[in-house]
Amino acid sequence: MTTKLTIIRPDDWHVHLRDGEVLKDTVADISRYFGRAIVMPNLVPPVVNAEQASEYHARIMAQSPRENFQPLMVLYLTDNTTAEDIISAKESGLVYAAKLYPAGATTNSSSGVTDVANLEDVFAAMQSVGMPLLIHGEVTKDDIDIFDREQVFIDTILRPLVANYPMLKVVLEHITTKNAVDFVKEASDNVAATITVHHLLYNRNHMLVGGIRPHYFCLPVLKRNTHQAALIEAATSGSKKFFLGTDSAPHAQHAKESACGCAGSYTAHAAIELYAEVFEHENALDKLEAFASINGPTFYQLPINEDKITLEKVEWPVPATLTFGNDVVVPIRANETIAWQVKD
Ligand SMILES: NC(=O)N[C@@H](CC(=O)O)C(=O)O
Ligand SMILES: [Zn+2]
Ligand SMILES: [Zn+2]
Repeated sequence: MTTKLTIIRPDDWHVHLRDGEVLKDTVADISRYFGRAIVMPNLVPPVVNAEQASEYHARIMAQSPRENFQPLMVLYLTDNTTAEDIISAKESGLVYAAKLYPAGATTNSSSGVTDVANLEDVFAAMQSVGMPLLIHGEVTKDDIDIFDREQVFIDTILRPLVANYPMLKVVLEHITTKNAVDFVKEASDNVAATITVHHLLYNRNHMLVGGIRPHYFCLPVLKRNTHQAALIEAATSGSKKFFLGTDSAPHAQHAKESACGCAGSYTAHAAIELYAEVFEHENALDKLEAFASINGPTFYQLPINEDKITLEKVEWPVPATLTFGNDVVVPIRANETIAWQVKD
């Protein structure tokens, strides 16, 4: 039995650090062992240009306990984003991608894009400067069932988009269905996907059987176990098209445990340790390094980290809550244990 695992330092290709007084807590967790993190721009108001990205970058670095932690900034696309916004973001050297939130699809997406047809110049500019397009892939129409929204997005929006911009690098974020796995596998090498650890560990029964568990509620929502199995197969397959993106998305305990609870699960306190559990369960610990540390930078055409981290099979307890600014957040595995731990 493997009890110790050394891998190249991993990166998180999708995380929400939020802003203000909670930054010290989210940045401490994400920088504990991750080298870099793609930082989602869905603040209120969102990060829509290079100047705002640079200011947000400075606020994050001011809280980073590790000087060599590198936040990779992302622009939030709106109906008003221009090709010039993309070009100056690229020139800033701090912005590594732009994010498409269909308006209304998820937390803080009200300024998102109402119709991708409005962004033809923007996608063309991204394609020509080599800036990846990151996508929250769900349609928002009232008559589309929430469990079908990813699949309908792929068929109606994503397939034509990828066909129209064949050289555009596209990351379908936090995929949740076998349909998404199959789409990404069959697409060109310019199309990849991130997979969260909660979508690998859980399916909708975990959220709904025996009582509703709001800390498992995130978007896209957990699907049935056959989809979970397809995600596990993809993540542990060694395919370079799939890589680690936690989508760690904290909301204060009171905002989750509510009659109308927010979407988002917090995993930044223990992400690589939780992924290690999944890979060990699949007998695929030898594939964890590619998923966590190699496939992401390769897709983004960035260097692979030079140093390493070591995980040990040491069980540790997760507290009931963690400090979240002046509030608390309930992390995934609260009051339970985790089997692996990163050694300092
Ligand atoms: N995943 C979520 O359920 N929530 C994210 C937004 C997102 O990534 O869609 C958040 O910002 O809270
Ligand atoms: Zn999302
Ligand atoms: Zn997210």
